[in-house]
Amino acid sequence: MINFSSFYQQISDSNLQYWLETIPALLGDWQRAHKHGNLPKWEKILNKLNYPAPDHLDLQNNVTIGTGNQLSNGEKEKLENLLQLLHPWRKGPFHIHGIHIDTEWRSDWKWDRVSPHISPLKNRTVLDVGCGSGYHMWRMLGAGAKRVVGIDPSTLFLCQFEAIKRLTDPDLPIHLLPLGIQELPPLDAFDTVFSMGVLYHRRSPIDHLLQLRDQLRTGGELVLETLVVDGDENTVLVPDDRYGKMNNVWFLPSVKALVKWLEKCDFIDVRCVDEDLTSLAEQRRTSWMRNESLVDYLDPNDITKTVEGYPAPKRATIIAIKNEPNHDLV
Ligand SMILES: Nc1ncnc2c1ncn2[C@@H]1O[C@H](C[S@+](CC[C@H]([NH3+])C(=O)[O-])CC(=O)[O-])[C@@H](O)[C@H]1O
Repeated sequence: MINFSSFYQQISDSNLQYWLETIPALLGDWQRAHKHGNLPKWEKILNKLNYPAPDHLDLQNNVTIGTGNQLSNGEKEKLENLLQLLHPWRKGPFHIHGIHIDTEWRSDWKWDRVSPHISPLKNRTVLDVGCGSGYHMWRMLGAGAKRVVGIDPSTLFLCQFEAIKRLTDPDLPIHLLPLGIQELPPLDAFDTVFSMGVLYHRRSPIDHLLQLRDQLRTGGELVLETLVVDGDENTVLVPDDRYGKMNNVWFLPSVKALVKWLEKCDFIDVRCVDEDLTSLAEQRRTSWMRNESLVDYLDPNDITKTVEGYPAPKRATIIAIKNEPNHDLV
């Protein structure tokens, strides 16, 4: 069973230690709820990932684990087959012992757009909300973060993350907790909090911003990346039903509206550092993600629109600073 004891041990003398009062009970509930279903099957795969410590690790330029020289061709084939059993792989790419996990998303492109604008992560304690399988968490560690915690409710993403961690070094200060942001007690402790690709999945976007703020220390930095639409500070798209075939999209604000929301939540130095239309090269079907992808979500006669007729996905990255200690905004 995936257990979180090394996380508890590692944070016990850090400023995250207050979580020990609440998180173990939440994760205990999670473990009980997932005793059946897919988790036991995926854990069997994880238990087969017994490989030597890698002879090479690059987390700075990409995520590369091992040169590929440590395993025979047969061993590589076996490892590739095991990793394929954790299909679909959405966020990456990962290079593991010479195996290229060509994921649906070129998440490295997002990192290249975001990372030049943020405060250096060296020695910072970082939270990645909605971290998926953890691709950006590895890059955050590669950028020198002291500790990286990711949260994401998806059990498959947790198992993919655990697979990569077992093939790297299980003692590294990087942890994924299968929780939603709304479950986290306020901590007032992280130096940087990332929320990338999550805001539009939340039914209450202002509460999401406040929950992110609650995790930051005063003066800490929020890195918010989300889908936006063109328009003024009062423009927000609320799709009638689906957006790009997704049934869990609620609010797509303009950049100006988002800046206003952040300022209303008492963030300061709010600035948009990047806007980008998602290209068909960034999100696509591959042999590691064989389901529908962006091309199937867009109007085949006009790729500037989704199949529902809404503007095609455009993403913005906004950076903001927490101004004051936690307090309730009334
Ligand atoms: N309440 C919640 N709390 C935390 N996570 C959640 C919640 N609801 C959904 N998620 C998770 O948020 C992630 C959104 S993907 C972004 C991945 C990465 N950040 C990326 O930027 O590539 C969207 C995208 O592809 O853009 C999924 O992994 C959900 O399980």
